[in-house]
Amino acid sequence: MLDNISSTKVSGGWHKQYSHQASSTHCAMRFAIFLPPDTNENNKVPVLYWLSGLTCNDENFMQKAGAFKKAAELGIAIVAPDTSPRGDNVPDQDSYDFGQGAGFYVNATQAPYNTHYNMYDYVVNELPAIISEHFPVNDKKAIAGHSMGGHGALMIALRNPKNYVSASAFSPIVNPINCPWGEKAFSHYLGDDKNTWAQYDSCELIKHASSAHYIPIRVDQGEADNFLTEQLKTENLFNVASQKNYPIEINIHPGYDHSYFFISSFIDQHLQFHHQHLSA
Ligand SMILES: N[C@@H](CCC(=O)N[C@@H](CS)C(=O)NCC(=O)O)C(=O)O
Repeated sequence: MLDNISSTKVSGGWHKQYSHQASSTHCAMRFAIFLPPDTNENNKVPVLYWLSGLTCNDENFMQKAGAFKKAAELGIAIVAPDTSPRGDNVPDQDSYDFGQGAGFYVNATQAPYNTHYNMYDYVVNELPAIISEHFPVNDKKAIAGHSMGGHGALMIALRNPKNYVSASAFSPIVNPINCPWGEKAFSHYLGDDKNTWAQYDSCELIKHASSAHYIPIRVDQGEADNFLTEQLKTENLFNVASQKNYPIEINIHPGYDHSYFFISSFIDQHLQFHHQHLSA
């Protein structure tokens, strides 16, 4: 059952928020959906899933990215889940980069996180099933995200290339097994065995990808992003993609930082990129 929290008309379509009891994360989860104008059973639309970054919930992208006009024009629904399980019973830590608001889109294997922190299953399986049951969408899906959500979008698309026609990311954490944010999150959620970490690392997944399952990927990165050198490591993605001839377009933008100002500057291009594949 879905509880409707809000419905707001925007760009001729609707922005709506919902809450529901999730079986993968064993807690109430909130998500937001944008439905473009004239979406109905006779006019089903494709869906772009958007995964947000550290500290975010379903609202940051919807309020700050400025995506609605273009998505309305192109006829694309956008679904933005929360970034972690939440609630009083959900284990947390007093830090912005771990725990609630920082689920890293993995299935945790370690206590006390393994009951609730199953964002991989939630995003890959549970949420798409809910969206197709309750909304007039077709079976075409693309996935995008920012920072931790950029890691989520690339990693999920690389592991499930048949589910998504295309993937894109702003400022993604491309090699979480080799950066402080990823090392902290993966050691708590997944334990010490680094072999299990690799299945959630985009660079590692590309290293082992078979060209029969390549999908088109676009990445945009601000050169003035404070997290670029220590956390994001776009260069590692460039190197591994070049070695494997993986079809990734990487655009570096002088002057732009890590914020939603950057995302809002290039979101139209990402929507256009996905539209090309969603409507093929
Ligand atoms: N200094 C930031 C670090 C976290 C951060 O930059 N979060 C990014 C994603 S990694 C974000 O989207 N923040 C929320 C926003 O800008 O709306 C904070 O504490 O919020």
